[in-house]
Amino acid sequence: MELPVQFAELMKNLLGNEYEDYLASYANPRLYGLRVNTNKISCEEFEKISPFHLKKIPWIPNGYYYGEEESPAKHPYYFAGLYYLQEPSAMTPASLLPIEEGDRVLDLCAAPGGKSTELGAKLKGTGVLVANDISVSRAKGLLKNIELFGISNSLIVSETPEKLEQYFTGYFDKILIDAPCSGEGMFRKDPAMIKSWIEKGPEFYAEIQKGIILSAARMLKPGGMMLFSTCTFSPVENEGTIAYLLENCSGFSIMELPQYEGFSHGLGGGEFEKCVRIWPHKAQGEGHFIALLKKAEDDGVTASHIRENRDDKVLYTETKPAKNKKDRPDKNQKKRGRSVSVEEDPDSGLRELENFIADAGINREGRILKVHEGNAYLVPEGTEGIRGFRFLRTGLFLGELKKNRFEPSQALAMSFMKEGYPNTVNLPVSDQRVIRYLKGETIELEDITDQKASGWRLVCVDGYPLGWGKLTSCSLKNKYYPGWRWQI
Ligand SMILES: C[S@@+](CC[C@H](N)C(=O)[O-])C[C@H]1O[C@@H](n2cnc3c(N)ncnc32)[C@H](O)[C@@H]1O
Repeated sequence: MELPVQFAELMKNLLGNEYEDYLASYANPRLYGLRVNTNKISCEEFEKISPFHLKKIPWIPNGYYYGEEESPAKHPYYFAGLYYLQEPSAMTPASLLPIEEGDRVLDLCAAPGGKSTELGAKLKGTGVLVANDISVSRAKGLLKNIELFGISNSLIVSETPEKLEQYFTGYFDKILIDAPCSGEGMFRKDPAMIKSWIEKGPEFYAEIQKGIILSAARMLKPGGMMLFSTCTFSPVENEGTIAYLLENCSGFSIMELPQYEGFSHGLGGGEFEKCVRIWPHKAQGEGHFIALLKKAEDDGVTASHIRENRDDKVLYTETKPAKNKKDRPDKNQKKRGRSVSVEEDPDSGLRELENFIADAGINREGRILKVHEGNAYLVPEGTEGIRGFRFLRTGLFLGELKKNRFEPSQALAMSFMKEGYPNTVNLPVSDQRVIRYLKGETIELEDITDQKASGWRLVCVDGYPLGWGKLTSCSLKNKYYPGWRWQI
Protein backbone atom coordinates (compact mmCIF):
# COMPACT_ATOMS: atom_id res chain seq x y z
CA MET A 1 0.00 0.00 0.00
CA GLU A 2 1.29 3.42 -0.91
CA LEU A 3 1.14 5.75 2.07
CA PRO A 4 1.28 9.55 1.72
CA VAL A 5 4.89 10.73 2.20
CA GLN A 6 3.95 13.27 4.83
CA PHE A 7 1.99 10.63 6.76
CA ALA A 8 4.92 8.20 6.60
CA GLU A 9 7.22 10.92 8.03
CA LEU A 10 4.83 11.66 10.88
CA MET A 11 4.54 7.98 11.71
CA LYS A 12 8.32 7.51 11.70
CA ASN A 13 8.64 10.32 14.22
CA LEU A 14 5.84 8.93 16.32
CA LEU A 15 6.89 5.28 16.34
CA GLY A 16 10.69 5.47 16.11
CA ASN A 17 12.11 1.95 15.91
CA GLU A 18 8.61 0.43 15.85
CA TYR A 19 7.89 2.03 12.49
CA GLU A 20 9.07 -0.98 10.46
CA ASP A 21 6.80 -3.31 12.47
CA TYR A 22 3.92 -0.94 11.84
CA LEU A 23 4.62 -0.92 8.09
CA ALA A 24 4.93 -4.70 8.04
CA SER A 25 1.49 -5.01 9.64
CA TYR A 26 -0.06 -3.82 6.35
CA ALA A 27 0.97 -7.16 4.83
CA ASN A 28 -1.05 -9.11 7.39
CA PRO A 29 -4.51 -10.32 6.39
CA ARG A 30 -7.39 -7.97 7.19
CA LEU A 31 -9.28 -8.71 10.40
CA TYR A 32 -13.02 -9.29 10.41
CA GLY A 33 -15.13 -8.94 13.53
CA LEU A 34 -18.64 -9.91 14.64
CA ARG A 35 -20.23 -8.59 17.83
CA VAL A 36 -23.14 -10.48 19.38
CA ASN A 37 -26.31 -8.54 20.20
CA THR A 38 -26.63 -9.55 23.83
CA ASN A 39 -30.02 -7.85 23.97
CA LYS A 40 -31.33 -10.72 21.84
CA ILE A 41 -29.05 -13.69 22.49
CA SER A 42 -26.32 -14.67 24.96
CA CYS A 43 -22.81 -15.43 23.66
CA GLU A 44 -23.15 -19.06 24.87
CA GLU A 45 -26.36 -19.51 22.90
CA PHE A 46 -24.90 -17.80 19.84
CA GLU A 47 -21.82 -20.01 19.91
CA LYS A 48 -24.14 -23.05 19.87
CA ILE A 49 -26.09 -21.96 16.78
CA SER A 50 -23.39 -20.04 14.87
CA PRO A 51 -22.41 -21.59 11.52
CA PHE A 52 -19.22 -19.43 11.46
CA HIS A 53 -15.70 -20.22 12.61
CA LEU A 54 -15.43 -17.87 15.53
CA LYS A 55 -12.47 -16.94 17.68
CA LYS A 56 -12.90 -14.71 20.74
CA ILE A 57 -11.55 -11.17 20.61
CA PRO A 58 -9.62 -11.14 23.91
CA TRP A 59 -10.75 -7.69 25.10
CA ILE A 60 -14.41 -7.72 23.92
CA PRO A 61 -16.73 -9.97 25.98
CA ASN A 62 -19.18 -10.41 23.07
CA GLY A 63 -16.76 -9.96 20.16
CA TYR A 64 -15.37 -12.59 17.75
CA TYR A 65 -13.06 -12.79 14.76
CA TYR A 66 -14.47 -14.67 11.80
CA GLY A 67 -12.81 -15.89 8.63
CA GLU A 68 -12.41 -13.81 5.47
CA GLU A 69 -14.08 -16.55 3.41
CA GLU A 70 -17.30 -16.38 5.47
CA SER A 71 -20.27 -14.12 4.73
CA PRO A 72 -22.19 -13.43 7.93
CA ALA A 73 -23.98 -10.48 6.29
CA LYS A 74 -25.68 -13.03 4.02
CA HIS A 75 -27.19 -15.13 6.75
CA PRO A 76 -30.72 -15.10 8.22
CA TYR A 77 -29.28 -14.53 11.71
CA TYR A 78 -27.96 -11.20 10.45
CA PHE A 79 -31.51 -10.32 9.38
CA ALA A 80 -32.66 -11.33 12.87
CA GLY A 81 -30.29 -8.72 14.33
CA LEU A 82 -28.27 -11.28 16.28
CA TYR A 83 -24.93 -9.56 15.54
CA TYR A 84 -23.19 -6.53 14.09
CA LEU A 85 -20.17 -6.78 11.80
CA GLN A 86 -17.43 -4.47 12.99
CA GLU A 87 -13.68 -4.14 12.83
CA PRO A 88 -12.38 -5.54 16.18
CA SER A 89 -10.66 -2.42 17.55
CA ALA A 90 -13.78 -0.36 16.70
CA MET A 91 -15.71 -2.52 19.21
CA THR A 92 -13.58 -1.19 22.05
CA PRO A 93 -15.12 2.26 22.78
CA ALA A 94 -18.70 1.08 23.41
CA SER A 95 -17.34 -1.88 25.35
CA LEU A 96 -15.31 0.37 27.70
CA LEU A 97 -17.99 2.98 28.42
CA PRO A 98 -19.59 1.70 31.67
CA ILE A 99 -23.27 1.86 30.85
CA GLU A 100 -25.70 1.15 33.66
CA GLU A 101 -29.34 0.23 33.23
CA GLY A 102 -31.51 3.36 33.41
CA ASP A 103 -28.78 5.68 32.12
CA ARG A 104 -29.43 8.54 29.75
CA VAL A 105 -26.87 7.93 27.04
CA LEU A 106 -25.81 10.09 24.09
CA ASP A 107 -23.89 8.77 21.10
CA LEU A 108 -23.01 12.06 19.47
CA CYS A 109 -21.40 10.95 16.19
CA ALA A 110 -23.29 7.72 15.83
CA ALA A 111 -23.81 6.70 12.19
CA PRO A 112 -23.99 3.98 11.01
CA GLY A 113 -24.44 2.66 14.55
CA GLY A 114 -21.46 0.43 15.26
CA LYS A 115 -21.25 1.83 18.79
CA SER A 116 -24.90 2.81 19.32
CA THR A 117 -26.09 -0.75 18.77
CA GLU A 118 -23.83 -1.93 21.61
CA LEU A 119 -24.78 0.97 23.90
CA GLY A 120 -28.47 0.21 23.27
CA ALA A 121 -27.93 -3.50 23.92
CA LYS A 122 -26.24 -2.67 27.24
CA LEU A 123 -29.20 -0.51 28.32
CA LYS A 124 -31.51 -3.54 27.92
CA GLY A 125 -34.56 -1.42 27.13
CA THR A 126 -34.10 0.88 30.14
CA GLY A 127 -33.17 4.59 30.25
CA VAL A 128 -32.79 6.33 26.92
CA LEU A 129 -30.28 6.31 24.08
CA VAL A 130 -30.03 9.47 21.98
CA ALA A 131 -28.16 8.51 18.81
CA ASN A 132 -27.17 11.51 16.72
CA ASP A 133 -25.27 12.13 13.52
CA ILE A 134 -24.91 15.42 11.72
CA SER A 135 -25.43 13.70 8.35
CA VAL A 136 -29.07 12.89 7.62
CA SER A 137 -28.21 10.29 4.98
CA ARG A 138 -25.86 8.49 7.37
CA ALA A 139 -28.41 8.77 10.18
CA LYS A 140 -30.85 6.75 8.03
CA GLY A 141 -28.40 3.84 8.12
CA LEU A 142 -28.11 4.35 11.86
CA LEU A 143 -31.89 4.11 12.24
CA LYS A 144 -31.96 0.81 10.35
CA ASN A 145 -29.25 -0.72 12.53
CA ILE A 146 -30.90 0.45 15.76
CA GLU A 147 -34.23 -1.06 14.68
CA LEU A 148 -32.61 -4.26 13.40
CA PHE A 149 -31.04 -4.66 16.86
CA GLY A 150 -34.49 -4.31 18.47
CA ILE A 151 -33.52 -1.22 20.48
CA SER A 152 -36.77 0.44 21.46
CA ASN A 153 -35.76 3.19 23.89
CA SER A 154 -33.89 5.48 21.50
CA LEU A 155 -34.25 8.83 19.82
CA ILE A 156 -32.54 9.08 16.43
CA VAL A 157 -31.52 12.64 15.69
CA SER A 158 -29.59 14.51 13.02
CA GLU A 159 -28.32 17.76 14.51
CA THR A 160 -25.18 19.71 15.24
CA PRO A 161 -23.83 19.22 18.77
CA GLU A 162 -24.39 22.95 19.43
CA LYS A 163 -28.09 22.62 18.66
CA LEU A 164 -28.46 19.54 20.88
CA GLU A 165 -26.72 21.38 23.66
CA GLN A 166 -29.47 24.01 23.79
CA TYR A 167 -31.83 21.38 25.15
CA PHE A 168 -29.63 18.74 26.71
CA THR A 169 -27.31 20.77 28.93
CA GLY A 170 -26.24 18.61 31.89
CA TYR A 171 -28.68 15.88 30.80
CA PHE A 172 -26.69 12.71 30.06
CA ASP A 173 -25.13 10.16 32.42
CA LYS A 174 -22.87 8.81 29.66
CA ILE A 175 -21.71 10.22 26.34
CA LEU A 176 -19.77 8.55 23.57
CA ILE A 177 -17.95 10.67 21.00
CA ASP A 178 -16.63 8.53 18.19
CA ALA A 179 -15.27 11.59 16.51
CA PRO A 180 -14.87 12.35 12.83
CA CYS A 181 -11.14 11.92 12.21
CA SER A 182 -8.48 11.55 9.54
CA GLY A 183 -8.97 7.76 9.67
CA GLU A 184 -5.33 6.67 9.66
CA GLY A 185 -6.38 3.35 11.16
CA MET A 186 -8.72 2.75 8.21
CA PHE A 187 -6.16 2.91 5.40
CA ARG A 188 -6.06 -0.86 4.93
CA LYS A 189 -9.80 -1.41 5.25
CA ASP A 190 -10.73 1.58 3.11
CA PRO A 191 -7.92 2.98 0.90
CA ALA A 192 -10.24 5.90 -0.06
CA MET A 193 -9.33 7.30 3.37
CA ILE A 194 -5.80 7.94 2.05
CA LYS A 195 -7.13 10.40 -0.51
CA SER A 196 -9.22 12.12 2.14
CA TRP A 197 -6.16 12.31 4.44
CA ILE A 198 -4.16 14.05 1.70
CA GLU A 199 -6.97 16.54 1.10
CA LYS A 200 -7.78 17.36 4.72
CA GLY A 201 -5.27 15.91 7.17
CA PRO A 202 -5.29 15.73 10.99
CA GLU A 203 -5.41 19.49 11.69
CA PHE A 204 -8.72 19.83 9.87
CA TYR A 205 -10.35 17.15 12.03
CA ALA A 206 -8.69 18.33 15.24
CA GLU A 207 -10.52 21.65 14.89
CA ILE A 208 -13.88 19.90 14.41
CA GLN A 209 -13.20 17.64 17.38
CA LYS A 210 -12.52 20.60 19.66
CA GLY A 211 -15.99 22.00 19.02
CA ILE A 212 -17.64 18.61 19.43
CA ILE A 213 -15.91 17.70 22.70
CA LEU A 214 -16.77 21.01 24.38
CA SER A 215 -20.42 20.67 23.40
CA ALA A 216 -20.45 17.10 24.70
CA ALA A 217 -18.84 18.24 27.95
CA ARG A 218 -21.69 20.67 28.52
CA MET A 219 -24.29 17.97 27.86
CA LEU A 220 -22.82 15.65 30.51
CA LYS A 221 -24.28 15.55 34.01
CA PRO A 222 -21.98 16.36 36.90
CA GLY A 223 -20.50 12.99 37.89
CA GLY A 224 -21.15 11.60 34.39
CA MET A 225 -18.68 9.85 32.11
CA MET A 226 -17.71 10.58 28.56
CA LEU A 227 -15.66 8.42 26.20
CA PHE A 228 -13.78 9.96 23.29
CA SER A 229 -12.49 7.74 20.49
CA THR A 230 -11.05 7.94 17.00
CA CYS A 231 -9.70 5.48 14.46
CA THR A 232 -6.63 7.57 13.81
CA PHE A 233 -3.07 7.74 15.18
CA SER A 234 -2.18 11.43 15.01
CA PRO A 235 -1.63 12.89 18.51
CA VAL A 236 -3.08 16.25 17.50
CA GLU A 237 -6.48 14.59 17.00
CA ASN A 238 -6.25 12.32 20.05
CA GLU A 239 -4.28 13.42 23.11
CA GLY A 240 -4.40 16.94 21.59
CA THR A 241 -8.21 17.04 21.73
CA ILE A 242 -8.25 15.66 25.27
CA ALA A 243 -5.69 18.29 26.35
CA TYR A 244 -7.91 20.96 24.81
CA LEU A 245 -10.88 19.70 26.85
CA LEU A 246 -8.88 19.67 30.08
CA GLU A 247 -7.62 23.20 29.43
CA ASN A 248 -11.11 24.51 28.77
CA CYS A 249 -13.23 22.52 31.26
CA SER A 250 -11.74 22.38 34.72
CA GLY A 251 -14.11 19.71 36.07
CA PHE A 252 -12.80 16.88 33.89
CA SER A 253 -10.27 14.16 34.61
CA ILE A 254 -8.98 11.20 32.60
CA MET A 255 -9.98 7.81 33.99
CA GLU A 256 -7.94 4.64 34.06
CA LEU A 257 -8.88 2.06 31.42
CA PRO A 258 -8.14 -1.67 31.51
CA GLN A 259 -4.87 -2.44 29.75
CA TYR A 260 -5.49 -5.66 27.84
CA GLU A 261 -2.66 -7.52 26.19
CA GLY A 262 -1.65 -5.66 23.03
CA PHE A 263 -3.06 -2.32 24.23
CA SER A 264 -0.67 0.63 24.54
CA HIS A 265 -0.76 3.74 26.68
CA GLY A 266 -1.66 7.18 25.41
CA LEU A 267 1.23 9.40 24.35
CA GLY A 268 2.63 12.42 26.13
CA GLY A 269 3.18 10.90 29.59
CA GLY A 270 1.43 11.80 32.84
CA GLU A 271 -2.35 11.53 32.86
CA PHE A 272 -2.41 10.73 29.13
CA GLU A 273 -0.94 7.31 29.90
CA LYS A 274 -4.41 6.36 31.13
CA CYS A 275 -5.72 6.57 27.56
CA VAL A 276 -5.58 3.50 25.35
CA ARG A 277 -4.00 3.19 21.93
CA ILE A 278 -4.53 0.13 19.79
CA TRP A 279 -1.76 -0.22 17.20
CA PRO A 280 -2.11 -2.66 14.30
CA HIS A 281 1.43 -4.00 14.86
CA LYS A 282 0.74 -4.78 18.54
CA ALA A 283 -2.88 -5.94 18.70
CA GLN A 284 -5.23 -7.87 16.44
CA GLY A 285 -7.08 -4.73 15.35
CA GLU A 286 -6.68 -1.96 12.78
CA GLY A 287 -6.08 0.84 15.27
CA HIS A 288 -7.96 3.09 17.70
CA PHE A 289 -7.56 5.76 20.37
CA ILE A 290 -9.76 5.77 23.47
CA ALA A 291 -10.00 8.17 26.41
CA LEU A 292 -12.51 7.86 29.25
CA LEU A 293 -13.28 11.12 31.06
CA LYS A 294 -15.20 11.91 34.20
CA LYS A 295 -16.91 15.14 35.05
CA ALA A 296 -16.62 16.17 38.69
CA GLU A 297 -19.77 16.04 40.80
CA ASP A 298 -19.42 19.74 41.36
CA ASP A 299 -17.75 21.18 38.31
CA GLY A 300 -19.02 24.67 39.08
CA VAL A 301 -19.99 25.16 35.46
CA THR A 302 -22.85 22.87 34.47
CA ALA A 303 -25.22 23.90 37.22
CA SER A 304 -24.94 27.57 36.36
CA HIS A 305 -25.22 26.77 32.66
CA ILE A 306 -28.49 24.90 33.27
CA ARG A 307 -29.70 27.83 35.37
CA GLU A 308 -28.88 30.22 32.55
CA ASN A 309 -30.89 28.18 30.11
CA ARG A 310 -33.80 27.86 32.51
CA ASP A 311 -33.94 31.55 33.33
CA ASP A 312 -33.44 32.58 29.79
CA LYS A 313 -35.34 30.22 27.51
CA VAL A 314 -36.75 27.44 29.74
CA LEU A 315 -35.24 24.87 27.45
CA TYR A 316 -34.70 22.10 29.91
CA THR A 317 -35.35 21.04 33.45
CA GLU A 318 -33.83 18.00 35.03
CA THR A 319 -36.91 16.05 36.05
CA LYS A 320 -39.77 16.66 33.66
CA PRO A 321 -38.76 18.37 30.44
CA ALA A 322 -42.20 17.80 28.91
CA LYS A 323 -44.05 19.80 31.51
CA ASN A 324 -41.89 22.86 31.16
CA LYS A 325 -41.99 22.81 27.39
CA LYS A 326 -45.75 22.34 27.08
CA ASP A 327 -46.59 26.00 26.77
CA ARG A 328 -43.79 26.92 24.45
CA PRO A 329 -44.95 27.78 20.94
CA ASP A 330 -43.81 25.00 18.63
CA LYS A 331 -42.87 26.48 15.27
CA ASN A 332 -42.85 23.10 13.53
CA GLN A 333 -46.16 21.88 14.91
CA LYS A 334 -48.20 22.78 11.82
CA LYS A 335 -45.76 21.07 9.49
CA ARG A 336 -45.62 17.91 11.59
CA GLY A 337 -49.35 17.66 12.29
CA ARG A 338 -51.01 17.05 15.60
CA SER A 339 -50.21 14.26 18.03
CA VAL A 340 -53.29 12.68 19.56
CA SER A 341 -53.77 10.56 22.59
CA VAL A 342 -55.66 7.27 22.42
CA GLU A 343 -58.74 8.74 24.09
CA GLU A 344 -59.12 11.53 21.53
CA ASP A 345 -59.64 9.46 18.40
CA PRO A 346 -61.43 6.18 19.01
CA ASP A 347 -62.25 5.48 15.33
CA SER A 348 -58.85 5.50 13.72
CA GLY A 349 -57.72 1.97 14.49
CA LEU A 350 -56.56 2.99 17.95
CA ARG A 351 -58.74 0.35 19.53
CA GLU A 352 -57.10 -2.29 17.38
CA LEU A 353 -53.72 -0.90 18.38
CA GLU A 354 -54.65 -1.09 22.06
CA ASN A 355 -55.82 -4.68 21.58
CA PHE A 356 -52.62 -5.51 19.74
CA ILE A 357 -50.51 -4.06 22.56
CA ALA A 358 -52.50 -5.98 25.16
CA ASP A 359 -52.46 -9.30 23.24
CA ALA A 360 -48.75 -9.02 22.52
CA GLY A 361 -48.01 -8.21 26.16
CA ILE A 362 -45.96 -5.15 25.16
CA ASN A 363 -44.45 -3.53 28.22
CA ARG A 364 -45.46 0.13 28.38
CA GLU A 365 -43.75 0.87 31.66
CA GLY A 366 -41.69 4.04 31.41
CA ARG A 367 -43.01 4.70 27.90
CA ILE A 368 -45.76 6.90 26.59
CA LEU A 369 -48.06 5.99 23.71
CA LYS A 370 -48.20 8.71 21.08
CA VAL A 371 -50.02 8.81 17.77
CA HIS A 372 -48.84 11.27 15.21
CA GLU A 373 -50.23 11.55 11.69
CA GLY A 374 -51.49 7.96 11.85
CA ASN A 375 -48.19 6.56 13.17
CA ALA A 376 -48.03 5.12 16.66
CA TYR A 377 -44.94 5.28 18.91
CA LEU A 378 -43.92 4.31 22.40
CA VAL A 379 -41.78 7.23 23.49
CA PRO A 380 -39.40 7.00 26.48
CA GLU A 381 -40.97 8.86 29.40
CA GLY A 382 -39.42 12.27 29.95
CA THR A 383 -38.53 12.76 26.27
CA GLU A 384 -42.05 13.17 24.93
CA GLY A 385 -41.94 16.95 25.14
CA ILE A 386 -38.72 17.50 23.23
CA ARG A 387 -39.34 19.61 20.15
CA GLY A 388 -37.46 21.42 17.45
CA PHE A 389 -34.88 18.79 16.43
CA ARG A 390 -34.52 16.89 13.18
CA PHE A 391 -35.75 13.53 14.49
CA LEU A 392 -35.60 10.39 12.40
CA ARG A 393 -37.30 8.43 15.16
CA THR A 394 -38.70 9.08 18.62
CA GLY A 395 -38.91 5.85 20.58
CA LEU A 396 -40.32 2.60 19.25
CA PHE A 397 -42.33 2.95 16.05
CA LEU A 398 -45.25 0.58 16.70
CA GLY A 399 -46.97 0.83 13.34
CA GLU A 400 -49.59 2.62 11.28
CA LEU A 401 -53.26 3.24 11.94
CA LYS A 402 -55.16 2.74 8.70
CA LYS A 403 -58.90 3.35 8.78
CA ASN A 404 -60.00 0.80 11.36
CA ARG A 405 -56.86 -1.30 11.17
CA PHE A 406 -53.48 -1.31 12.82
CA GLU A 407 -50.46 -2.47 10.78
CA PRO A 408 -47.51 -3.36 13.04
CA SER A 409 -44.10 -2.08 11.97
CA GLN A 410 -40.83 -3.84 11.18
CA ALA A 411 -39.28 -2.09 14.21
CA LEU A 412 -41.94 -3.59 16.48
CA ALA A 413 -41.27 -7.06 15.06
CA MET A 414 -37.56 -6.69 15.82
CA SER A 415 -38.21 -5.45 19.36
CA PHE A 416 -39.62 -8.81 20.50
CA MET A 417 -37.34 -11.21 22.29
CA LYS A 418 -37.22 -14.91 21.43
CA GLU A 419 -40.61 -16.37 22.33
CA GLY A 420 -41.78 -12.88 23.30
CA TYR A 421 -44.83 -12.81 21.01
CA PRO A 422 -47.68 -15.33 21.18
CA ASN A 423 -48.51 -15.85 17.46
CA THR A 424 -45.43 -16.92 15.57
CA VAL A 425 -44.42 -18.91 12.52
CA ASN A 426 -41.12 -20.37 13.60
CA LEU A 427 -38.94 -21.81 10.85
CA PRO A 428 -35.59 -23.56 11.27
CA VAL A 429 -32.68 -21.81 9.55
CA SER A 430 -32.38 -24.76 7.14
CA ASP A 431 -35.93 -24.17 5.81
CA GLN A 432 -35.86 -22.63 2.30
CA ARG A 433 -38.88 -20.53 3.24
CA VAL A 434 -36.74 -18.35 5.51
CA ILE A 435 -34.89 -16.86 2.53
CA ARG A 436 -38.07 -16.73 0.46
CA TYR A 437 -39.74 -14.80 3.26
CA LEU A 438 -36.79 -12.38 3.47
CA LYS A 439 -37.05 -11.87 -0.30
CA GLY A 440 -40.64 -10.72 0.11
CA GLU A 441 -42.43 -13.82 -1.21
CA THR A 442 -45.72 -15.25 0.02
CA ILE A 443 -45.06 -18.54 1.79
CA GLU A 444 -47.29 -21.58 2.22
CA LEU A 445 -47.67 -23.22 5.62
CA GLU A 446 -49.87 -26.33 5.00
CA ASP A 447 -47.33 -28.51 6.77
CA ILE A 448 -47.42 -26.45 9.96
CA THR A 449 -50.50 -27.81 11.63
CA ASP A 450 -51.03 -25.21 14.35
CA GLN A 451 -51.41 -22.36 11.79
CA LYS A 452 -55.17 -22.27 11.34
CA ALA A 453 -56.58 -18.98 12.65
CA SER A 454 -56.07 -16.03 10.32
CA GLY A 455 -54.27 -12.87 11.44
CA TRP A 456 -50.84 -11.40 12.16
CA ARG A 457 -47.89 -13.75 12.63
CA LEU A 458 -44.39 -12.94 13.74
CA VAL A 459 -42.08 -14.88 11.41
CA CYS A 460 -39.04 -16.20 13.27
CA VAL A 461 -35.89 -18.10 12.40
CA ASP A 462 -34.97 -20.59 15.13
CA GLY A 463 -37.19 -18.53 17.44
CA TYR A 464 -35.64 -15.11 16.61
CA PRO A 465 -38.00 -12.55 15.01
CA LEU A 466 -37.53 -11.50 11.37
CA GLY A 467 -40.75 -9.63 10.56
CA TRP A 468 -44.51 -9.86 10.05
CA GLY A 469 -46.78 -11.91 7.88
CA LYS A 470 -50.56 -12.11 7.65
CA LEU A 471 -52.06 -15.55 7.57
CA THR A 472 -55.16 -16.63 5.62
CA SER A 473 -55.89 -20.29 4.82
CA CYS A 474 -52.35 -21.56 5.41
CA SER A 475 -50.93 -18.88 3.12
CA LEU A 476 -48.73 -16.21 4.72
CA LYS A 477 -48.93 -12.83 3.01
CA ASN A 478 -45.51 -11.24 3.23
CA LYS A 479 -45.29 -8.09 5.38
CA TYR A 480 -41.50 -7.94 5.61
CA TYR A 481 -40.34 -4.33 5.26
CA PRO A 482 -39.54 -3.94 1.52
CA GLY A 483 -36.52 -1.70 2.18
CA TRP A 484 -34.80 -4.50 4.14
CA ARG A 485 -35.36 -7.35 1.72
CA TRP A 486 -32.73 -9.98 0.95
CA GLN A 487 -31.02 -8.68 -2.21
CA ILE A 488 -28.28 -11.26 -2.47
C1 LIG B 1 -16.19 7.82 12.94
S1 LIG B 1 -17.72 8.15 12.30
C2 LIG B 1 -18.80 7.42 13.46
C3 LIG B 1 -18.91 5.94 13.39
C4 LIG B 1 -19.94 5.38 14.33
N1 LIG B 1 -19.71 5.82 15.69
C5 LIG B 1 -19.99 3.87 14.29
O1 LIG B 1 -19.38 3.24 15.13
O2 LIG B 1 -20.67 3.34 13.41
C6 LIG B 1 -17.91 9.84 12.62
C7 LIG B 1 -19.31 10.37 12.32
O3 LIG B 1 -19.33 11.71 12.78
C8 LIG B 1 -20.26 12.41 11.98
N2 LIG B 1 -19.96 13.84 12.19
C9 LIG B 1 -19.07 14.63 11.57
N3 LIG B 1 -19.08 15.86 12.10
C10 LIG B 1 -20.00 15.84 13.10
C11 LIG B 1 -20.49 16.80 14.02
N4 LIG B 1 -20.02 18.04 14.03
N5 LIG B 1 -21.46 16.42 14.87
C12 LIG B 1 -21.96 15.15 14.87
N6 LIG B 1 -21.53 14.20 14.02
C13 LIG B 1 -20.56 14.54 13.16
C14 LIG B 1 -20.02 11.87 10.59
O4 LIG B 1 -21.16 12.06 9.77
C15 LIG B 1 -19.71 10.40 10.87
O5 LIG B 1 -20.86 9.62 10.68
